[in-house]
Amino acid sequence: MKTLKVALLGCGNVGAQVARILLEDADTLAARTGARLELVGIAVRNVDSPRDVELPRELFTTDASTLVAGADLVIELMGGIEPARGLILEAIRHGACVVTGNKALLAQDGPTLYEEADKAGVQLSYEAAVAGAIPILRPIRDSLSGDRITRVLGIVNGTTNFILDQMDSTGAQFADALAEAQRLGYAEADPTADVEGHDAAAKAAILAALSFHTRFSLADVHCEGITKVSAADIAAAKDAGFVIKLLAIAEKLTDDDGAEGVSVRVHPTLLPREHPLAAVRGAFNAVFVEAENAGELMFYGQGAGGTPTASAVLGDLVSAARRVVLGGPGRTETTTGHVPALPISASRTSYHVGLSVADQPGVLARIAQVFSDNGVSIELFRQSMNTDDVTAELRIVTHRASEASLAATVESVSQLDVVKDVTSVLRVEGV
Ligand SMILES: NC(=O)c1ccc[n+]([C@@H]2O[C@H](COP(=O)([O-])OP(=O)(O)OC[C@H]3O[C@@H](n4cnc5c(N)ncnc54)[C@H](O)[C@@H]3O)[C@@H](O)[C@H]2O)c1
Ligand SMILES: N[C@@H](CCO)C(=O)O
Ligand code: NA
Repeated sequence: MKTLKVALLGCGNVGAQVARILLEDADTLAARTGARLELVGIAVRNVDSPRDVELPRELFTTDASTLVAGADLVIELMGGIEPARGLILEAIRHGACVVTGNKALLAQDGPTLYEEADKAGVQLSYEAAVAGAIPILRPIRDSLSGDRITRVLGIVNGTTNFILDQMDSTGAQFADALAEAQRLGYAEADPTADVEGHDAAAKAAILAALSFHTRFSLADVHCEGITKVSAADIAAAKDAGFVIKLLAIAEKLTDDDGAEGVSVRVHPTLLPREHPLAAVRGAFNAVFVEAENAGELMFYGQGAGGTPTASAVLGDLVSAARRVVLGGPGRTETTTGHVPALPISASRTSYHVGLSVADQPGVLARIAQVFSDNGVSIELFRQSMNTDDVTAELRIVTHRASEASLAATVESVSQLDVVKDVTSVLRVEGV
């Protein structure tokens, strides 16, 4: 049986588990692959650092470049842009297939890597980069390649889903839910990448590119995090039958002239509590895909964690190794879609608008008139009296409207003398 040399770059949460599985399951992996996958070395910064998994000391090296040069298959799990990017390019250029989980690198400079992999005829796989263990990229790229995807809605960041779920189930404020997420080890000491939506935005760019056969990068993604979501927003949403989730959305839109474009965005979103994504609790991830022929599909599971994420890495490794054993061209994405990324002003969603208003005759009519003047149709309307007996809280859910019309509506409504405050403006999906 043929032996393929595997180089592992990085031995942190995910890398250590990948090394363990490669050693423990060597016979099974050989049977599935048709070649022995020999772990020839693990590149780390410090050979003597303590690790989660006990691994033979002779495997460790600080010379990543030499390790890459002698490998048939390279697994990059260092994270960050450099040296990961340079090492992946070195690997590709000498003909090795590469597996990575590095969404930050792919969202920033994926096109360079994909082009180099194409030129070299090697496979570059990255199932771990989006929603960890959940098989979602290969289903989109392979299983759905005979269909046309119209929309993808993903809960692709476990930390923010945990925080929003805590707020929803306990009434906690954002800061307290974040502290709990940090205490339990979901959120990092510096939670910026998660709570500001940057991690989800990188994953949105990758999902959009595969779904719409066009290269998108982070710059194409409109991104809003969850730091401004208040306990009051959650309570109002709950009251109206919604849950707030941070969604990564990629959808194809056609304008009035028939021109197609893709809206790629990440923002807190209201979902009806009966929507399948509303049932995704805690730190779990899920991706909801709508395709012309398949209809609605949902992929659910663990979006992070060393061992679950290692499962996705090993799946990619076996796939790449089979290709090396059997021959044939690298399995890459097609990029023949050529649909432009649309600005957020072109997106169309439903909105939830919260208003504090004076409780007097004619108020509802004047507010409804402003919505109507801007071409924004109202789907749902609720009013509750405040204890002061002179103001009321209005919650309005609109039909789909353009971001621009909604912004104009909110601006005009806020100018009405009877409107004390616009308490919230949140996007709604799934209605
Ligand atoms: N942890 C997860 O749950 C998860 C899920 C999906 C994807 N990912 C992605 O997988 C990758 C790895 O994540 P992780 O959680 O294992 O990270 P980690 O920080 O735990 O591990 C990174 C490892 O790479 C090593 N490293 C970093 N720079 C290096 C360098 N210059 N030379 C040699 N070694 C270097 C570090 O010493 C460490 O051992 C990242 O790209 C991450 O985004 C992680
Ligand atoms: N920080 C990410 C981990 C995997 O990308 C999350 O919370 O889901
Ligand atoms: Na995945």
